[in-house]
Amino acid sequence: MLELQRLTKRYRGIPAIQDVSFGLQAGEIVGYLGPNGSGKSTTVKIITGILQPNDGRVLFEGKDILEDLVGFRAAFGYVPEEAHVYTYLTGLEYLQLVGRLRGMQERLIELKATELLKLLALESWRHSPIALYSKGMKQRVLIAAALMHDPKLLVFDEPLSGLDVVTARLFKDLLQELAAQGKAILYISHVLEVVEQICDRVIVISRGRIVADAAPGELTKLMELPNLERVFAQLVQQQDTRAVAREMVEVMRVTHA
Ligand SMILES: Nc1ncnc2c1ncn2[C@@H]1O[C@H](COP(=O)(O)OP(=O)(O)OP(=O)(O)O)[C@@H](O)[C@H]1O
Repeated sequence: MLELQRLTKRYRGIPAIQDVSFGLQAGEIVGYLGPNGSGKSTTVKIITGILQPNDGRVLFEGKDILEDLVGFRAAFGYVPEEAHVYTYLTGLEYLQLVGRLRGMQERLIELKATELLKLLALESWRHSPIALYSKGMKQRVLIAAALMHDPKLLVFDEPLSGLDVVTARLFKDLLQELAAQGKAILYISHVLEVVEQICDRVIVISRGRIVADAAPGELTKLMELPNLERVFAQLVQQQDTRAVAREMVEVMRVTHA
């Protein structure tokens, strides 16, 4: 459904991502992992059409997304990591705005917004300004907003941040249900246990390059490691966190310069 072909993006000559290629099929949940600064957001910004690559292209159902960005966005739902929502709007008004921007019929907007807010336990808050919502409640509004127009492709950026245990479980079940309905899902997260549980495939990016693309089970077997966390640490050669933590505490405890 979605095909990234040899994407390269440079900021002032410095590559943020290089030669990034992967595909996403209908019904698939694919985890996109990488340490801070590895190029995940850059990749997502290119997929959303906000940013243009220096090289390479993104195909949706065989067509370059830049040829028909409006058509592509109609089939695309995105839940961003940070909630840049209009906080003076109420939850219901925000969903109405999103629905109108998507060109949906008023009656359909009303029905879907009301039902989704109810299912996400926000019914009693629907007439309150989003400014009063907690982080998790804002996150739930964003999830509802991404589902309103029944997109074929969904990108979730760190979706569990701020969600309580029950909502996080609901969200995981929702992802599986969406995949079962044939949606293609790209799931960006640092929570490796969750990625291991729900993703069919995991793509690891390090310093702008893809270093792995396989099922979580295959990765752990191939690298003879017990879990995805160890695979990830090995692939991206992360620092010795214990040693750094010890040094930080030592610096903290210095009393004389
Ligand atoms: N607008 C920009 N101008 C210059 N450099 C940038 C810009 N945006 C990102 N970069 C650089 O590109 C690289 C990739 O950044 P990106 O934000 O894509 O990483 P990320 O994997 O999303 O990180 P994080 O997990 O911290 O969100 C980093 O080295 C970053 O400093």
